[in-house]
Amino acid sequence: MPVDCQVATRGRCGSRGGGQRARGLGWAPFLERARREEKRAEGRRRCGGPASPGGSLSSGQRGRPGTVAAARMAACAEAPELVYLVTGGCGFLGEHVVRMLLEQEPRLRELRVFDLRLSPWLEELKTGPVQVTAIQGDVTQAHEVAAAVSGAHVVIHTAGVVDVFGRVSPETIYKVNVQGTQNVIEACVQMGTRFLVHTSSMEVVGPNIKGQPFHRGDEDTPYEAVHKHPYPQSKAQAERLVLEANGREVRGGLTLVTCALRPTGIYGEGHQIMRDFYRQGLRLGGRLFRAVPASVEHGRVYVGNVAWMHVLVARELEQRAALMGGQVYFCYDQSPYKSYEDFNMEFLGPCGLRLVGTRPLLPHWLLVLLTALNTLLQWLLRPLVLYAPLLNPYTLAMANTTFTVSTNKAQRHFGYKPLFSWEVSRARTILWLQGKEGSAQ
Ligand SMILES: NC(=O)C1=CN([C@@H]2O[C@H](COP(=O)(O)OP(=O)(O)OC[C@H]3O[C@@H](n4cnc5c(N)ncnc54)[C@H](O)[C@@H]3O)[C@@H](O)[C@H]2O)C=CC1
Ligand SMILES: C[C@@H](CO)CCC[C@@H](C)[C@H]1CC[C@H]2[C@@H]3[C@H](O)CC4=CC(=O)CC[C@]4(C)[C@H]3CC[C@]12C
Repeated sequence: MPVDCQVATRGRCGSRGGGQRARGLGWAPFLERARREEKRAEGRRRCGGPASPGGSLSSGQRGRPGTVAAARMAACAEAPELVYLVTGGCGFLGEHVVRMLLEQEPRLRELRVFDLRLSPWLEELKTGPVQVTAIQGDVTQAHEVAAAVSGAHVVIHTAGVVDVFGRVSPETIYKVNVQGTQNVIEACVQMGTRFLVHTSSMEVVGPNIKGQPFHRGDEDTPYEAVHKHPYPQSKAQAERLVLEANGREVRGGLTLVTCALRPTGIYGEGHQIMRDFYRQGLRLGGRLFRAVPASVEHGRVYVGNVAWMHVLVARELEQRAALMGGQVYFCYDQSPYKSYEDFNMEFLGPCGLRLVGTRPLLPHWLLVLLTALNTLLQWLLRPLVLYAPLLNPYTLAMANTTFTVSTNKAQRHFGYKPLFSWEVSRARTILWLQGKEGSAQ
């Protein structure tokens, strides 16, 4: 069980993991094949080639997928004109959105990356054809947000505090996630920016405090969404603000078009919690111990596909404003439905770790007791040190409650298909964990 202390640092860039190689089971040829497949896909994804395997229906060519490549070529030939702003652009998801935009949005002239902490990898992006502007700023400061939004055509708002471990105070979570989102909305209105894509979360729906399962649900599945924890509460409030803002008049007299994307648990290159589990497994001699039943399914989605959905939504929002404005979309792909721990083993296994036990090794009541102990310790130690273990009453409840999504709303509304297959998503994540990926993520 992960009951050790999780250090509250980010360390996203340049990690080289534990460097263990894939053991047995013929993983090397598989990874090599996946790497080749990915290289080919990379080539196709570049401007002028059809986005494989999903592809999007580019503006003006909707409903005629056969002409997508030609449309991309045409878009590339035109002078790029659009200014995008990505808040939280240096975060785990934000970095993927930024890189995906540079790869996949041929109409991009300037990309503004706004974050509390700017990452060094931004420098290397500044040498490309698109103007990349790094803006160090705080979403809780309305004037900083307004300055960054001024002149932008589209805002992708991913910035937020992601904390279910008690590292950050509820006040700060509220200030950043709710007040920060309100500032982004007001800045769009004041500055005449019409298109706002907001990163919400599955957590605005559930799991709820009753621990009721959400099994293969979609955006219309009835579910009692009741939260007590500051993170889901703040995300739910922020999402509501964004959806209510749809249709507001912006400066210049046109209307604001907003929508919200709800990723399930995101994984992929840069996923800090996955790396924490990996390091913990290494410390425990290559083993992790099962704590939740294998039958509890948890929705997961690859970060590259979540980023791709953001890019597609942003691209399609203008042409399909009537359909997409004010809508929510779960983020999904072909990642398998599994328990949180079994899913992690898809990556940690090839890195040499083993999950011990086919059933939870400790009885549930003992785990509940441990979470209570962790909560007490966190409180007692707070004046001295930040004790923020992965296991607390909330995370145990999350891990123990089925929450899976099955929907095609994003495909129906804006032609989304996952850009990365499950095999490629898995291979990329494994390579990153093993420290073999060249990227700084
Ligand atoms: N990680 C996950 O599994 C999921 C994340 N999400 C949402 O996706 C978004 C991104 O999450 P991650 O990339 O995982 O988190 P992250 O912590 O890696 O990225 C968030 C970014 O926002 C920035 N930020 C925080 N406070 C800020 C402020 N006051 N002003 C400006 N920037 C600020 C951080 O510096 C960071 O770069 C969040 O809105 C989160 O709620 C939704 C579903 C699942
Ligand atoms: C009981 C432990 C035994 O190994 C496992 C504990 C796992 C937890 C740390 C995770 C289980 C579910 C995760 C959350 C879920 O994926 C949904 C999320 C959505 C978000 O918007 C942010 C991240 C998270 C809250 C995610 C955080 C980690 C878990 C609680």
